[in-house]
Amino acid sequence: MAELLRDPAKMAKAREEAEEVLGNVGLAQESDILKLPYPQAVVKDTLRLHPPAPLLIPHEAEADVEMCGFTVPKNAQILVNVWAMGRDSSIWPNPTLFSPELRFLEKEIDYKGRDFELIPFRAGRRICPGLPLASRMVSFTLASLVHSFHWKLPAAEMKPEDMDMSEAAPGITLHRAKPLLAIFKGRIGDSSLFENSITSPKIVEFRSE
Ligand code: HEM
Repeated sequence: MAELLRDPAKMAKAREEAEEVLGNVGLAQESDILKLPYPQAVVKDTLRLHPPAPLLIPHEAEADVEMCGFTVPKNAQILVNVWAMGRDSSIWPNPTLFSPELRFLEKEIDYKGRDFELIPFRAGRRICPGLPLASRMVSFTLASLVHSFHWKLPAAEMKPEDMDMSEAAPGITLHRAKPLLAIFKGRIGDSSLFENSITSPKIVEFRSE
């Protein structure tokens, strides 16, 4: 949501796709997500730039291992810096640019453990068992939010270019240093579902604690 609010053209693209596929009445259903490639691409680029577990979970080498000319000694603690991998310009041109359309739309690359440049859930035996659920739910929630509501920044307080995108990782997970503030207003046909937001736009605070 923060990356979309920072780039109104991308927010509009997500909304237009949802409107085209789902129409203007009713709520998005979980099965609709397969018809909505843009939110899926947005989630991929978000997990590249802002992986929730930036160093994954520490593991330990059971034996000495030779890897790419290095020896990883037995009992060494292994941290995989997926945050840095997502910002490596030898893998991702212009890495700090959030660009779901250029990087992921109509591309095969995925985070399911086969493309090692994008492994926010890890890969292999200890890959996150919640991946299928997270993959569907995050894209579905995002698609529902942009389909059901108009979103904007509290104009008096900030402009897209002034948004503070700094991050904090006090523990194993990474989140925004400051909560995201946004104003929403219901936009789809069935106003009874969104009575409060239809009559008066509300500010919502996305907290990651
Ligand atoms: C965007 C959402 C999520 C991300 C990015 C994520 C990422 C991760 C990562 C990086 C690991 C550690 C893998 C390792 O380094 O060993 C992990 C482990 C785990 N995740 Fe997730 N996860 C997400 C959502 C979920 C959900 C929704 C569930 C459960 C419903 C879940 C359940 C677990 C469990 C149980 C483990 C521990 C597996 C083990 O002991 O090997 N995760 N996840």
